[in-house]
Amino acid sequence: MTEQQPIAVLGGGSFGTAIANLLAENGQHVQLWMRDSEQAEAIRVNRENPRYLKGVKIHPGVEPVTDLAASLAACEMVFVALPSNALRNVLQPFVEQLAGKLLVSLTKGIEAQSFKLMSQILEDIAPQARIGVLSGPNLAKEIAEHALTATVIASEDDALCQRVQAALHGRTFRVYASSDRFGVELGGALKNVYAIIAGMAAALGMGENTKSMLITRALAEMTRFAVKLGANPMTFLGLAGVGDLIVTCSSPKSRNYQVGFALGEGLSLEEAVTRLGEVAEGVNTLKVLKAKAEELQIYMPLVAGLHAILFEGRTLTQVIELLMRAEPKTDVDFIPTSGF
Ligand SMILES: NC(=O)C1=CN([C@@H]2O[C@H](COP(=O)(O)OP(=O)(O)OC[C@H]3O[C@@H](n4cnc5c(N)ncnc54)[C@H](OP(=O)(O)O)[C@@H]3O)[C@@H](O)[C@H]2O)C=CC1
Ligand SMILES: O=C(CO)COP(=O)(O)O
Repeated sequence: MTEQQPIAVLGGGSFGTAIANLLAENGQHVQLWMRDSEQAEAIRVNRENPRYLKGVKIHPGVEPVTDLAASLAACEMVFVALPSNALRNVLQPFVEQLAGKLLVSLTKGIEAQSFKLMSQILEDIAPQARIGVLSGPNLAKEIAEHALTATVIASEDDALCQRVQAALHGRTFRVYASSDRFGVELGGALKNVYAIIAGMAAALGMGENTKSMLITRALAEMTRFAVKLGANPMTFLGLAGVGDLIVTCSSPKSRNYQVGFALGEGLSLEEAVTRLGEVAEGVNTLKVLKAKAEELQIYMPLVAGLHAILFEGRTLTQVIELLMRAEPKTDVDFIPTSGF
């Protein structure tokens, strides 16, 4: 079923553009909002977004736009693919227009001062809106190239999940539903930190055993954290948990992995982020996660180790030594045996 009204996608970066294309391929008219009018005009004329998705043709059903108020007035369903540090400021002025809309966050980050996830910010700004989160192992470039892909739409609002499934589900893109919005969203935000570590390990030529240990212990850490905050640990066994962790920790296409790889090659954090020139949410997430883990006294040695390297002047060798010498632990100690 195609939506009668256009659908808005906010953010003309790699993920917004990839999702806009999918929606248009499914017969939807999409308004892809971006702040840069030159970029919008170039996409309109050339049907390509070379800065963020080089070589990918933009579907004729995608209309690049720059008037956010007009788009919000025209569209009931709105996908938000803005960086986490921009989302609140971009949407705050449109409180009234957002009432009653279906707002779906695609953004995988945590707000610095408040520790709020993006859908919680959407709730703050637009308490009258219907809110969901889309997350999963979803590298934008692969989606745009029609690699077979699955994702999760998570919301307490079943009807919203069904609307999003109807709009996005397609020949190369499967959309699963979940009612655990918090767990799905937390999984997407947390895994970015571990992708930085995985990229570093790859640059240092570490072996497959190391890679597997890192991913598995990362899953333990993020699940332990999420359970403490009240999420359902089972969500972390799904696409938005371990699924996204695997892809982001394994793929040189992940920007967080690329930042880690550059650090492993000896670049400073600033050099690594500048070389990337795109969003790597894991850097900011690391800072807020380390503080929160300390506040709640949650054991997160990988987060503490990466933080020590990036912000406390420790060397990688020192941190690896500390991690490997730490007191032995029980393997699966992060899923409570009752209560879920
Ligand atoms: N890329 C991916 O594979 C995936 C990304 N995500 C998530 O999606 C979110 C967006 O990432 P992605 O599309 O990849 O990012 P990109 O780096 O590819 O693009 C960022 C986009 O956001 C725009 N932007 C930045 N700041 C502002 C602002 N203050 N106001 C308006 N627009 C702004 C940029 O515009 P400009 O060019 O004008 O600076 C650009 O269009 C992130 O949270 C990411 O984790 C989720 C799944 C997959
Ligand atoms: O979230 C992603 C894949 O699911 C994209 O990861 P990066 O932001 O590291 O590219």
